[in-house]
Amino acid sequence: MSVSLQEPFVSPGEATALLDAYRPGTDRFFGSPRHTLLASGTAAEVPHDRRPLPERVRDVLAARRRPGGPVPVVVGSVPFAPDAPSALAVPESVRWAPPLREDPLVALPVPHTTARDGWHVREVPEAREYGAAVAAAVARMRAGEFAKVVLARTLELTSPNAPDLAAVLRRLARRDPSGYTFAVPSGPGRTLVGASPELLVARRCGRLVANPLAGSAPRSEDPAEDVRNAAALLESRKDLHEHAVVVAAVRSALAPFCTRLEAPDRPTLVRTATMWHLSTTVLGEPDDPATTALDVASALHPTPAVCGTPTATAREVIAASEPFERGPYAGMVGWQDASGDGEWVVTIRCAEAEAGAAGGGAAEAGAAGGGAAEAGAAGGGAAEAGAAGGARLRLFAGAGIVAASRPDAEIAETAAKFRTLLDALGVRA
Ligand SMILES: C=C(O[C@@H]1C=C(C(=O)O)C=C[C@H]1O)C(=O)O
Repeated sequence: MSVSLQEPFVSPGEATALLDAYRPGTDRFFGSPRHTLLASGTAAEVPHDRRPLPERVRDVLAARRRPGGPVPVVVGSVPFAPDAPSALAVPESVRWAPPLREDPLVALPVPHTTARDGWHVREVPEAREYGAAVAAAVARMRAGEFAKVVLARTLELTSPNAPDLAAVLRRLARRDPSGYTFAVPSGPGRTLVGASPELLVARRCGRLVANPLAGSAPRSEDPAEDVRNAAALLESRKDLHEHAVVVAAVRSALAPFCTRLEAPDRPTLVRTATMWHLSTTVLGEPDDPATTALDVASALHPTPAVCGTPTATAREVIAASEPFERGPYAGMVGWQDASGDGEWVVTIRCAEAEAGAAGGGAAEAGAAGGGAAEAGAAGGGAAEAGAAGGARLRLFAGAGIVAASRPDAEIAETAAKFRTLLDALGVRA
């Protein structure tokens, strides 16, 4: 009898080498269940003007195409607000590797190097105020005004010592190697870092894949309780309703692009290190091969997983209820190449870091793009950005609110969602 052994992993360490090589300020990192991507420098930026974003991206990519050269790629983030500028660029150089989840070295731990207790943490809004906003939204939904809204809150972390964002990224990726991990400049002096479980849309091999999540429960260190939480989530009428609203919206946004659309009737579960989620994979066959990942992502965004239903009412409720700007949170982050293939994920479980006054200049050079290539060539000068002047980090977490929601449960859910970043930072609070 012959025994067939599985092919061994061809290059252990290839994906983690890219993770370890990431330098904040100059680089863009994006890890997914399919690929690991590390991009350096900025060859061209996607301009901010009145044309639709997919058109601007298409033009920038077409202009960078060189006969015989590599297929150009755009990498970066798009904010929640429709009129805010995106932070998308064609990098100077791009390195690809197989996914982190297939790299055996991803299991290596990352020691905590940043000061654990050096953070000052401020809730914006305070949990009590967030609960009041949830209660107010619930009252309006019970009166039939709208169906769903996602309300978020933030933690503002300040420290005289800049966080080691490269180490934060490594911890995020190593804790959830099957998810989507990213670190990209999100504006002058700012870096967006996070680990999202939610694929907005990907185009690969001529097919579209979306993976909306909605309906959540916290993980527990007690295995019996963890299983109970997951089982209860699968049966929760409130969460199944919340999930169905998102899947219906994703299906109807995808439908105009597709000849065929497939989605199972009932959600399954996905888990991260901190959360359980209800999940549905939607597959589509685009009728026009010229449809790019970003064409579809732009039509989908914002789904009711981060905004609500109807979208316009939910946007108004969010603007009136949240005492902060969402910035890149609840937008999308990812990449797309000149063929139209790409992966765009929902920007959640993330933080935006801002370098302190003394370190701001270096980070700005990195994020603004113009000087980024130079900083990269000089050996990643911007990697130290913020080290001199301390830093501010804004952590974001939101929860879908429906008529059956309870304020205390939504406070607990957002607190559990903050843990993704707090654990990566080594903050116990
Ligand atoms: C809005 C967030 O997460 C979204 C909301 C979810 C929910 O309400 O159950 C689940 C996953 C995400 O689609 C967030 O993490 O900030």
